[in-house]
Amino acid sequence: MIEAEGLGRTFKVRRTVVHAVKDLSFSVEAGEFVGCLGPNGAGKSTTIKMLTGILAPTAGRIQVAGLDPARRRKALARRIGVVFGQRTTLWWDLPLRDSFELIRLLYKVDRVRFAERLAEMCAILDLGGFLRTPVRQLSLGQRMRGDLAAALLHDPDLLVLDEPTIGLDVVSKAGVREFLLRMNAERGTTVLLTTHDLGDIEKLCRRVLLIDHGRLAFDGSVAGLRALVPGETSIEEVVTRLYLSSTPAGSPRIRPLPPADDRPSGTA
Ligand SMILES: Nc1ncnc2c1ncn2[C@@H]1O[C@H](COP(=O)(O)OP(=O)(O)OP(=O)(O)O)[C@@H](O)[C@H]1O
Repeated sequence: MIEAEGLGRTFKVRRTVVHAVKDLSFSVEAGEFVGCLGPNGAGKSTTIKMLTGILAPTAGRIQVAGLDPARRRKALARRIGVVFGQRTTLWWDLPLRDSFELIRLLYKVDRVRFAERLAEMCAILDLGGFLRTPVRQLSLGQRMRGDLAAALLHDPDLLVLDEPTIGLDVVSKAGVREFLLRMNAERGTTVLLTTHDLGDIEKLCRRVLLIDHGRLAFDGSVAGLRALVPGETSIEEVVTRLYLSSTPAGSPRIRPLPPADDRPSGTA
């Protein structure tokens, strides 16, 4: 479903070049549920933007559903759904239902299929009570449910989520997580998400990609991630220690640490 090889992206900021993503290679098979972790500024959103065709890579190559995202944005849009937790793709002043109808027209979804899909989304995400409410009047949790439905109305093969649970209360978070698990299990939708919420990682992801300074620092299971910091059982503590061990760009990246007992005091 996703093939990234030597992927890189630089930005020119005045006279300096920022390497947001550097020589990143990974692949994701159809049906996987993959979480992408990394400290602030690690390059996660830039990676997502390259996956979805919003940004073109400056090095390497990427294929999503067999397409080059930056060159085949329109064709790719039919195959993927995207949710940015910090932004909405819905029309701010329109009732939620009208946003969905616009999406139907944009994606040219057949009316009957659309009605079935919308009914299914309304039932699972409990949208019925606010379909006629303008998006600007929705709570964050309601808006996120609307965004998730909007991303899935055209029944994409791949769902890409950038911090989908940011700002949600525990109950809303649980609802979103349950929904994502259901889409993955029942429909076989491949899911790739970035998050700073380790609950998302533990409860959802069978596989974790850890990005550090734009590079892949770890690719494996949550158990494998824990094993990078021997002796630590809390995932928060494991990830904190890994982030603290991250060194400035150009030096060795996040790496396995010795057991806590062997570490000199004061060492992260
Ligand atoms: N449009 C841009 N212009 C210049 N620099 C950028 C741009 N977008 C991202 N960057 C830089 O690229 C690096 C990676 O940013 P990115 O947003 O991908 O990180 P992130 O892992 O998503 O971070 P966070 O967890 O804080 O959202 C950062 O140093 C950032 O400042």
